[in-house]
Amino acid sequence: MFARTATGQYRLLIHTGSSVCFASNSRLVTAVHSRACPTPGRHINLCSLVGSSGLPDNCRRYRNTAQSEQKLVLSDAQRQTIYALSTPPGKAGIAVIRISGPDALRLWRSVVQLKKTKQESLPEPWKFYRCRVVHPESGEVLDEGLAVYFKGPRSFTGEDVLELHVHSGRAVLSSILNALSCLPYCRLAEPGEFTRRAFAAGRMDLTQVEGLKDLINAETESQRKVALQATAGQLRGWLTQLRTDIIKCLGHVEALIDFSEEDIEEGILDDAKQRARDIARHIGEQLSNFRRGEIMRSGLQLAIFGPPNVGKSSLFNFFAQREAAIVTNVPGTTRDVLEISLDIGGLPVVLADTAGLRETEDIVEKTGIERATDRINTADLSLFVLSLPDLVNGGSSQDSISKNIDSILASEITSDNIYVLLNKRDLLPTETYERLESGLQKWNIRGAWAISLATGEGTREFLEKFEQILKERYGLVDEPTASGPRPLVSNARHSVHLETALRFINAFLDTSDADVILAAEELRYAAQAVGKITGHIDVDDVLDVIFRDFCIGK
Ligand SMILES: Nc1nc2c(ncn2[C@@H]2O[C@H](COP(=O)(O)OP(=O)(O)OP(=O)(O)O)[C@@H](O)[C@H]2O)c(=O)[nH]1
Ligand SMILES: [K+]
Ligand SMILES: [Mg+2]
Repeated sequence: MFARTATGQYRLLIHTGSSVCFASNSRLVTAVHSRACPTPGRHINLCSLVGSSGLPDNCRRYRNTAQSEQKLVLSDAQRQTIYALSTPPGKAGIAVIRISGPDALRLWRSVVQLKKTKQESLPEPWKFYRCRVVHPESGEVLDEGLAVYFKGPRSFTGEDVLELHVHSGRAVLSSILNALSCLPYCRLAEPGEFTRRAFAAGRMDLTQVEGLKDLINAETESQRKVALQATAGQLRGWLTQLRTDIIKCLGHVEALIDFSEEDIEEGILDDAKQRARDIARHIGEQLSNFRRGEIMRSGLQLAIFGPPNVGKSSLFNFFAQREAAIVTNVPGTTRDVLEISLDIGGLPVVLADTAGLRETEDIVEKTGIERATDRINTADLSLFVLSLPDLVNGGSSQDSISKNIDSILASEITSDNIYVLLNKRDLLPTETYERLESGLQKWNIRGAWAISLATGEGTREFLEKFEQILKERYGLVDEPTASGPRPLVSNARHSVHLETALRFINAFLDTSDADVILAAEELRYAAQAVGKITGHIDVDDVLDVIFRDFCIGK
């Protein structure tokens, strides 16, 4: 049967007696194309195409491919004992040199001289020993410190691991690393090689490896939280369960293929479809939280916008705590989009200052306004800055103020993602401000903080409230929030595969009950897509990319 999969590719499903094979052999597919012009979903006789030579070489057996997991095969170099400095080089109290591999204990005997215990006895694992670190050839004492032995497989890499805790100084470290390089059975580790071994030993899956990399690179609280969650295996747990559920569902469908219909209980396909609907719902929930997770991990896009001269660049400088943008009393000062990275309440934020929005014939300003509009449209959140004196606009009666605010706000404040900031409060007479303040309650607008960037009035309250809002919206507070629990998926690589899995599950739900073979195929692809996230499937092509950015010693 010639079938079309959810990704739009054509596949050839070959039904031979009770088992089913699957082929994507291009020669065969081309042959089918040119000879038979098959209709997708219709069975065709392959005997004439395959001939006596049987099925093509790369025509895989169809059953159970989803369950088979890819094992990494390590080369000799990958099995060798490795060592590296695991702390940053430089002057400090302590440096840790990590050693991992089959010859770790042999290395211990060559360079670790215990102070109290007899040299010949092997170290007890997971116990610190006071020791001298000596040169393996000359026996010269290079430093004094502590040594610990982690016995594989209960170690970071799953292999025997040693750690030498020595004094962190340039000469000490280079003498010890040089001494280790004299040993023929070990070599300096590549960047990320310890973690790569942990992955190869099954101590971590890919989501934990990525989490660990994020944890090392985390600069804000939110980045630390999502990274730690991944490192601790929460995502791994969820994905493992998801894949098991898909494979269970597949098992039911395969039972339908293997046994004739009268041997099978009724309703088995309906049951599988019900399970698949639940799976699809779970994936959908995580995907809808993805942007929130991505913000916690990679940063929130926050844009400042508003009419000219209201103090947008002054606000930008207030956040930056330096004169990052030009501020003048000339309307239309800012043209380009300016950006700075901030940490607001633990959340990484990319803040953008934009050109004031107004009708203009000036070509430069016009371009600036186009850029501003693009930025505002793509921002996750924006701060709409207005000038209080402009709102009051000469009139001080409650009516005229209301009318002004209504007309300005009505067109802009349609989205949940806009917060209003009213600036230049210092320019209003106190009684006008008080009248305005009571009126502000009735416009149901988010924010509406009245501040003065010139005098600093109200800025502290604004910052505190805004920080709190960000923390609640993006799950930085520990109790569950209105926006739901902390997102599990925060990495684009993961969301892409989850979307693929969801597409295949939906395709499975859409297949007609008569097409069991095709239905099973969709589920198999869904399981494979999930396996790609954890690294059970198609490991090689992503590994290099993921490990490339690790430092040496990790
Ligand atoms: N009195 C007073 N003046 C302010 C306040 N905030 C900003 N200004 C002044 O308002 C003028 C405009 O400020 P900017 O920060 O350049 O305003 P902007 O919105 O970036 O202006 P454009 O980039 O031209 O759209 C400057 O002269 C500021 O010093 C305030 O709170 N009170
Ligand atoms: K200005
Ligand atoms: Mg400006």
